Amino acid sequence: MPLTLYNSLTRRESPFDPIEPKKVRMYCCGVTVYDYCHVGHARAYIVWDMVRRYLMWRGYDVRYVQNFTDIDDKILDRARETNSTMEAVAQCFIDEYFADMDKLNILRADEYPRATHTIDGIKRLIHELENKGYAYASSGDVYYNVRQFTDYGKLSGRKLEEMQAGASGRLETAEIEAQKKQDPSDFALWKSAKPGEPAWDSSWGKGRPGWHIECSAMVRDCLGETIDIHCGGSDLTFPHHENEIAQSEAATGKSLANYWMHNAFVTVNGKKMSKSLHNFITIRDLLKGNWSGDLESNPPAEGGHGGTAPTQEGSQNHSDNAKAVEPMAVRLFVLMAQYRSQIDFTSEAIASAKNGWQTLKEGLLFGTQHGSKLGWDIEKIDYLTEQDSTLVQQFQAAMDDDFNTPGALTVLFELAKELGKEGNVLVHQGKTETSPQLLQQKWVTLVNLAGVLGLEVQPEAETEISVGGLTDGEIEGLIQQRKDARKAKNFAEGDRIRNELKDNGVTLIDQKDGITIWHRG
Ligand SMILES: Nc1ncnc2c1ncn2[C@@H]1O[C@H](COP(=O)(O)OP(=O)(O)OP(=O)(O)O)[C@@H](O)[C@H]1O
Ligand SMILES: [Zn+2]
Repeated sequence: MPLTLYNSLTRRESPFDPIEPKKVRMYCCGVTVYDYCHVGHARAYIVWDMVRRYLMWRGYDVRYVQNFTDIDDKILDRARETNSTMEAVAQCFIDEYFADMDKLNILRADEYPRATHTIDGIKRLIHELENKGYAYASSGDVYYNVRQFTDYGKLSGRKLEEMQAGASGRLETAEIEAQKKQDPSDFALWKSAKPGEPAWDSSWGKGRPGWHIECSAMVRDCLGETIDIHCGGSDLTFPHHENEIAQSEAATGKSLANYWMHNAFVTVNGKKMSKSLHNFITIRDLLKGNWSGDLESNPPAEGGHGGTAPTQEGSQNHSDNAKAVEPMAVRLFVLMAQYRSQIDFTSEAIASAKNGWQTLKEGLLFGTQHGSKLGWDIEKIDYLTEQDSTLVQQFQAAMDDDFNTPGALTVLFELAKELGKEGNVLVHQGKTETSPQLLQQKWVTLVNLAGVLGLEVQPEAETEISVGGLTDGEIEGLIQQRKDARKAKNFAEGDRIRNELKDNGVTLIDQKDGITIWHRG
């Protein structure tokens, strides 16, 4: 069965057919670096990392490029507020981006072009557009003439007549700019220098590039004129991606990308999690437990909004270990939904992801915890061949269906639960119900398929926290206390302990022989 994916351009699912066999050229719009990343950003980059990893697992040689927008009014504002420079603010938040995304096990891109490093390519492209009649200079600015590009609106489905004045970009609301445009829908390719702002020489005078042109230039410089997949959040469809298409396709006469893919939002009470709405939580605050489930009525402290100085280390609030979330639980929170479905950020959704990760983690650790007792030689396992092919096919069928990660996770949970149960039986009864050989095959399958989704057990030191569930020893201790309480006919205490374990995602099974076995989930 071929891999099929939803193409925003055609508005339907179609088989994936790359330009060059077994090669994929993929471009993802990156962050504007003026603040810490929030959970919405985490979703976007976890989703594209999952797509990239899956394509690699399917045998494609993927070249993945993601930019940093390092010149923008928001960065300049932040530099002014903090008495810093645009370069320093951008570099600071590029470093912080990597710190957060590395924790979430997001593979580094093959290339990270930056707007300020692409000025020559940007100017070249604008000149081409000018020569071809798609761009015009106006008092030091250069604008794209959208009426010249007959396909304008093909991605977003918007008709030019319906577009509002000023809808051409996030920065062009100033009336003075509107007066320089021939049509309200035209958008800036180049903006004349403002006093005190960074500027580059050009034939139109000193100035800086608009936002949309940077991606067109970077795609071309790094990947070529037509690429396989162009992706980003759904808010980028219009105007950003529509404008990228207009710029690139007018210049080259070729399609910019064959497949356009967009991730849905993380929302809070149905609204996009975003800095401007102050309903966000930074990735680092989530990991540290410095967050409230009710962001609408109880927004994070000022520090949680990304800090007032570029050097500030996230929120100043105290961390709450019980609320701390392991990075892999954040990944699971994202992957438990298909990438085109909205995810509402709630304490319940996070709790469910934490529980889910405990179950998966226990399954993933089965081999190292119990393998030698079962006579496995972990060093000699052939991870490629010793898999359960039926389950691998089930996983692949789900993923081939437009990256249906919830479907793929069902396979992982089935395996992890079984391994978790068998691990308990082994601890309590000294042997397992399933043969060690079959268990090895199941474990290898789980480790491999979880790895395709980037779900890996990380060393404790890298996870910020030592909680996220009770350890096996703590669980055994509580079970013993419950046993003692019940022996002393203190059944209320026995029930309390059972409930405490349940709240921590641990289920007890009292067997007829008086032995209590347990499993997570
Ligand atoms: N709440 C969200 N859910 C999913 N993706 C998001 C969310 N917020 C931002 N993104 C995506 O993250 C990527 C980088 O976003 P960008 O740096 O432009 O931030 P932004 O959308 O302006 O965020 P904010 O509105 O919080 O400032 C884009 O692809 C964007 O669509
Ligand atoms: Zn872009």
